[in-house]
Amino acid sequence: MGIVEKIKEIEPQKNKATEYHLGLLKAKLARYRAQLLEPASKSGPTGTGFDVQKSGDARVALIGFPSVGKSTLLGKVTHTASETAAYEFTTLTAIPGVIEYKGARIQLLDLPGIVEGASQGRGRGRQVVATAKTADLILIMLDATKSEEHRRLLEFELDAVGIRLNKNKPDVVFKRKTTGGITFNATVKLTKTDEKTIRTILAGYKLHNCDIMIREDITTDEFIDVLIGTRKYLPCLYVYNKIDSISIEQLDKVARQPNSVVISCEMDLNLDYLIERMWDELKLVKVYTKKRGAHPDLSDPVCLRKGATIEVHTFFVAFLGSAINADYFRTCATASIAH
Ligand SMILES: Nc1nc2c(ncn2[C@@H]2O[C@H](COP(=O)(O)OP(=O)(O)OP(=O)(O)O)[C@@H](O)[C@H]2O)c(=O)[nH]1
Ligand SMILES: [K+]
Ligand SMILES: [Mg+2]
Repeated sequence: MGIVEKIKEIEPQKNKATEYHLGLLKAKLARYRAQLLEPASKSGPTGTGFDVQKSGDARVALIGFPSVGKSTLLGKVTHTASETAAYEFTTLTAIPGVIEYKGARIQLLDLPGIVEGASQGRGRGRQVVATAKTADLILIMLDATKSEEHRRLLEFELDAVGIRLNKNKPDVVFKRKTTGGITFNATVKLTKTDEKTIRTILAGYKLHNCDIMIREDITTDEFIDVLIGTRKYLPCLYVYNKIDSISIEQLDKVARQPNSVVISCEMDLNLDYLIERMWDELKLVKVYTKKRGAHPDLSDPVCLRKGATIEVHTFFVAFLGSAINADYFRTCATASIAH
């Protein structure tokens, strides 16, 4: 039986299951989905993304249904042109452009439109969602004149490839060991899952020796995420385009949703604000470098993600106010930022 069939067999069982049994089914499902996304050993669609070199200080991926205006946006905010047209699937590959803002170079990736089932390997969808995983920020682009359902469908497709939007990594310490059995600890009361469920899931994954310390009231799904370990926790903005074609009442409604930005590419509405919000979400900070005895070079800042740790070699310990070369600093910083 193929993996897709196995998943189809489990899905209906989920409705009838008890909370405990449900946890086990979910663990099984997560395992099958993970297998589905592994690159196929034979021919067939692979789980890898488009081969576009990362460049600049951060990467932003445009994800959306066909014809929502992704390529139009790229053309408006970067110097790169990507073909736009009124028909669906105009864009067939990844097209990178660069947004220059406050001294940062942000790579914006225009991608083909995706449809429902993208994560299951339909069309180019799988390649698109795999590319989304390589981004530092996701823009879910929506057509403001179309159904609200699209937002949930896109979230579902990204979730299926292990992308968690606007969520923090669960506060769980999980350490594999070779002997010693399972040590289970929770520092908070667990109301959405329990030790028995977790132990059974561990057995399902043949994990008989590990340390677990749970420091947050997590769900069973979040625990599975920790076990699988390859989840990506990414910020996301929901960009509603074509607001030139909706009523003020509709506009008011979409603009009030969390993490939403409303724009019109055609009428150049709110595009500067969108870039400002992208900058905020990316948490970029500028670092100015200076040479001994000279004023800092304000024209050439190094951009870093907030929270990035910089390994400053002992050689550079006194770098504040001492001689430092911007390019060297950039190399050190880039090498030590964990994505
Ligand atoms: N009314 C209106 N139309 C727009 C706006 N932005 C883009 N369009 C139109 O929407 C259509 C699709 O635009 P594209 O940029 O090709 O859309 P896309 O999302 O890249 O589409 P695919 O590459 O096929 O996935 C074109 O006819 C655009 O002119 C807008 O702000 N308002
Ligand atoms: K199009
Ligand atoms: Mg396009």
